[in-house]
Amino acid sequence: MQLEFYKYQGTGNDFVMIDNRSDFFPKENTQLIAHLCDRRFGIGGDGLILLENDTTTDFKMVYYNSDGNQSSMCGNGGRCLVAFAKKLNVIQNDTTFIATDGLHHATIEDDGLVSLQMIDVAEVKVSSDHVFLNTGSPHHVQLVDDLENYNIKENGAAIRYGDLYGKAGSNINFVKQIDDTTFSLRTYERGVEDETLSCGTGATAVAIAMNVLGKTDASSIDLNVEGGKLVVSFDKKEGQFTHVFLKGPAEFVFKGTIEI
Ligand SMILES: N[C@@H](CCC[C@H](N)C(=O)O)C(=O)O
Repeated sequence: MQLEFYKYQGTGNDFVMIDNRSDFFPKENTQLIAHLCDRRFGIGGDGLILLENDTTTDFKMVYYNSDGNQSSMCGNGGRCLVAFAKKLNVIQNDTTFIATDGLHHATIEDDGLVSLQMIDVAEVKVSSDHVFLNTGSPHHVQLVDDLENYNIKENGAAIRYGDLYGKAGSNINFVKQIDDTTFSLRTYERGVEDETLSCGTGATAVAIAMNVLGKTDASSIDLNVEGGKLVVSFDKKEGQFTHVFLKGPAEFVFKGTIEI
């Protein structure tokens, strides 16, 4: 069978996109999804996303990591899916869709950047050397001295598979402060089991964690990721983060067919 796919990337976090409105895709075929995400034997991607029909919102997002397993929310993937939905004429520049963590509102701005509302965050666990929070996906956030030369894969895997997070694991973000409103981060992603060039829920977690640690009092924070720049903004009241938005590029790369 010939499978039609679209490839998108958001600050270098890349995804295979499939229009599954006719519900044809074999969603339980973990091996096939991992194969499609394989950079040597397949199309290549950090994840695969299905765009599906939903009865009450514009569409449904179903996200898989590159290991072939369905997982929690993907911020960059959500932004790319919004751009994909526009390409398919499912939406124009404004949308509400459903994902595993609930409803998401998003807009495509005049410059093409996609702004995606993320879940509200109330619980942030602060430990001596890291912060843990869930921004749709679980994130460990840790400041490090030499981010540029830090071994993300080795140190990320040690924490992800260590005692802290048990079987479910976590995504692991290493962070450096640049100025009052800017941070650089590099992320080890669960389910990819490697560093990716960007992680949207990770950037969101870093922005909130840096506010909680008192490293910034800005409500709009610039995040440098390996694949570009993201902006996270929020309102904060009594320790609760609401109206959390993740903004950045979401770009179509190519379209093709693959024999499956
Ligand atoms: N790249 C994503 C995060 C995807 C989910 C993550 N790998 C997990 O399984 O927790 C993003 O942009 O948020």
